[in-house]
This record gives sequence, structure tokens and C-alpha cells, in this order.
Amino acid sequence: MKKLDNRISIGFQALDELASVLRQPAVSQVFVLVDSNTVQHCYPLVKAYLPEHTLVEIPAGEEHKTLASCDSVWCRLTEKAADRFAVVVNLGGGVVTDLGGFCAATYKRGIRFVQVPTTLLAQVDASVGGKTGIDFLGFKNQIGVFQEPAGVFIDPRFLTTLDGRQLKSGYAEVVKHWLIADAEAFAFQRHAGVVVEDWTDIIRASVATKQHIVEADPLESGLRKVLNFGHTVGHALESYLLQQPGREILHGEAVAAGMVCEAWLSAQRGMLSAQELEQIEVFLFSVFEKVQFVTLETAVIAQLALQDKKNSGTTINCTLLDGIGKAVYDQPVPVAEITEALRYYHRL
Ligand SMILES: NC(=O)c1ccc[n+]([C@@H]2O[C@H](COP(=O)([O-])OP(=O)(O)OC[C@H]3O[C@@H](n4cnc5c(N)ncnc54)[C@H](O)[C@@H]3O)[C@@H](O)[C@H]2O)c1
Ligand SMILES: O=C(O)C(=O)C[C@@H](O)[C@H](O)[C@H](O)COP(=O)(O)O
Ligand SMILES: [Zn+2]
Repeated sequence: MKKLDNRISIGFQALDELASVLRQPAVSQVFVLVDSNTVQHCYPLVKAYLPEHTLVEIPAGEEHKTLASCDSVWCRLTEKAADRFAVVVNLGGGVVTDLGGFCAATYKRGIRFVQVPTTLLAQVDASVGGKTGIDFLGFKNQIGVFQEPAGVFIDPRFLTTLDGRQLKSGYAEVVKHWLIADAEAFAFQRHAGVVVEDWTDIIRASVATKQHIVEADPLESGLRKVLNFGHTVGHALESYLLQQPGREILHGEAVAAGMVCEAWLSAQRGMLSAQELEQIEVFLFSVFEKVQFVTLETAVIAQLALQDKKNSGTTINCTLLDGIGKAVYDQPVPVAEITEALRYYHRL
């Protein structure tokens, strides 16, 4: 199978570059995957840049990042007799880029896909690095494959239709990148406050941080686990609340809470000073509301961390901070201490 240029393009020229990639003769058919919101808010902007294509739509939301949605995508590809030279364009947030990437990576054992991320979260994180997948039995990203997209085309203009809550959710992953790799940016932003008019520079810096780590360890055998800071507790919380109608939270909101818990675990081990812990908490609570749960629920939530992908057997391996700006992975944390971290968060 001929490879397209593997590139990440960020800026107002990104869609022109997408157009030139899709017009290469090596492309037999183009499929554009959208969700019920991006078809309305993002497809009109992209349409002019696309060659003839088939539109495939899934319902919006994390609750649709499922096998049932994959089924519908694979059906469309099959009905249209997509061959191995077809390309899937994933136009949407992290749900579309994760699910569309997974569908493409498995259809006929793998066809090419490109990511056109339309949320801040997908622009700074989900579209980069080749983790694709879906949720299964309530567990986050339980089924998936590593497969790099043939290109990532990031146009910040998409963010103009995104609501404030979704922007903040993406911002959590930006803060994560600072906490694991860029103490200076965290210190600057902590003092400056969060007023962003043009996201382009923040997107560029975040993508560079992630890309640098992914290139060193694409399959997450070691270093890449630092990108999972906040996610051991965050995914447990997100999975738990996804199963509770009316209490669902966004991925970034869960990661923000998870980062507070995992910063506390770092401080418990003497790896983060009390002052650094406080700086992280004050900053995160200045952006994110507290996630609501009761003390009685903490043990059940903590148990969900036993399904985390970084674990070995029954040992929960967390990524913790060794000072702001440096992360260490494979730090064993007993499930009872995850419960304690959630209780600490609850008391704040
Ligand atoms: N693969 C990775 O490395 C990676 C990294 C981080 C997160 N993720 C995954 O990403 C997912 C979260 O992504 P997300 O926050 O983008 O959620 P999402 O895809 O559900 O998008 C959020 C909402 O915004 C809507 N939307 C998208 N673009 C819009 C636009 N421009 N204007 C208006 N509405 C728009 C969507 O329809 C949806 O309702 C989670 O499933 C998470 O696990 C994956
Ligand atoms: O790219 C990575 O590696 C990450 O861990 C980035 C995370 O922000 C992202 O949420 C990822 O999907 C989590 O992966 P998982 O392996 O914990 O499901
Ligand atoms: Zn994440």
C-alpha cells in the first residue's frame, strides 16, 4: 500500500495541504467521517477542499465511541466497495479521530486515514501519535490499535464554533503537557491567567511536546506513558460517570481531576513539594469545576483503575510528577491509595 506523506500541518493553510494530499493519484476513493455536530459546524468549511467523496456520519458523543458506530462505518466502506487505496478523512473531535482511525486501521487489515481535528482536545492531543480505538464494556479505549495517520491537518478556525466547556476540556491536555514537560510554560500561564485569543501557538507547542515523546516511543513501551499523567484516576472517573446517566463528564474534565489526584500521590512520595501541589490545584480549580462524587463511591471508582493499560497484572502503574515539568512512569500505587487520592480530591 502506497504511503501518503506523513505530515502534521498547523495553521490556516492546513486545508490546502489536505486538498493536495487527497488529490494524489494513489487515492481511489475518499470517505469523510463526521459526527452529528461536525457535519453542521465543520463540514461546510472543509467541503470546498475535498475531491469527490462519500460522507459517513455517526452520532456525536463519547457514548457513541462504540463497536456499534464502527459497525456502521465498516458497513458504509463495504457498501461502497472501498479498496486498499481508499482514504478516510476523520473530521471531528477525539471521538471521531479515535474511532475513524480504528475503523480505517482494521478495514481490510488497514487503509489510510487522515485526521482533521476540530476540537481543541483533538488538535493538541487526540489526532497526534496514532492511538486509535473505542470504549468497550464501559472501559475507556479498551479496544484499539496503534496506527499513525497519513497526515494531520489542524486548522484553528474550527475552534470558533466550539463552546467554552469543550475548549476547557482540551485545555486540560495542554496543561498536562506543561506539567510533564514544560515547567516554564506552566509558570508563565499560572501568572498570566487563561485568556487566549489565538490558540495557534499553544496548539503548536502542545503538538511538538507530544510528537517528540511519541517519536521516541511510539508503542508506549516506556517513555510514552508520561503522556498518560492524570489518566489512571481520570479514566476511572470518566468510565464510572459515563455509566451514570446525567453525571457524564468530558474527558478533559476527568483528566483535570485525575491530575490533582496524581499530583497528590506524587507529593505523598516526596516527589512534589507542598507548594508545587498547591500551585497545580489552584491553577486547575481556577479553570475546572470540581467533579462531583461522594466518599462512598471512591472505592468503586478506584477499582476501575485495575483495567488501566499501563498496569502489570494487579499492579496499578501510575505516571507521577517528579517536580513540575518532569514525569516518571511505572510508579506502583496500591488501589487503596487511589481511593485515598480520590478522597483527598473530594475534601478539597
Ligand atoms: N488518541 C489519543 O491520543 C487521544 C488523546 C486524548 C483524548 N482522546 C479521546 O478523545 C475523546 C475526546 O475528544 P473530544 O473532547 O474532542 O470529544 P468529542 O469528539 O466528543 O467532541 C466534543 C463535542 O464537540 C463537538 N464538536 C467537534 N468539533 C466541533 C466544532 N468545531 N464546533 C462545534 N462542535 C464541535 C462534537 O460533536 C462533540 O459533541 C475521548 O474519547 C478521549 O478518550 C484520545
Ligand atoms: O497519546 C497518549 O499516549 C496518551 O496517553 C494521550 C492521552 O491524552 C489520551 O487520552 C489517550 O487516548 C489515553 O490512552 P490510553 O492508552 O490510556 O487509553
Ligand atoms: Zn487524554
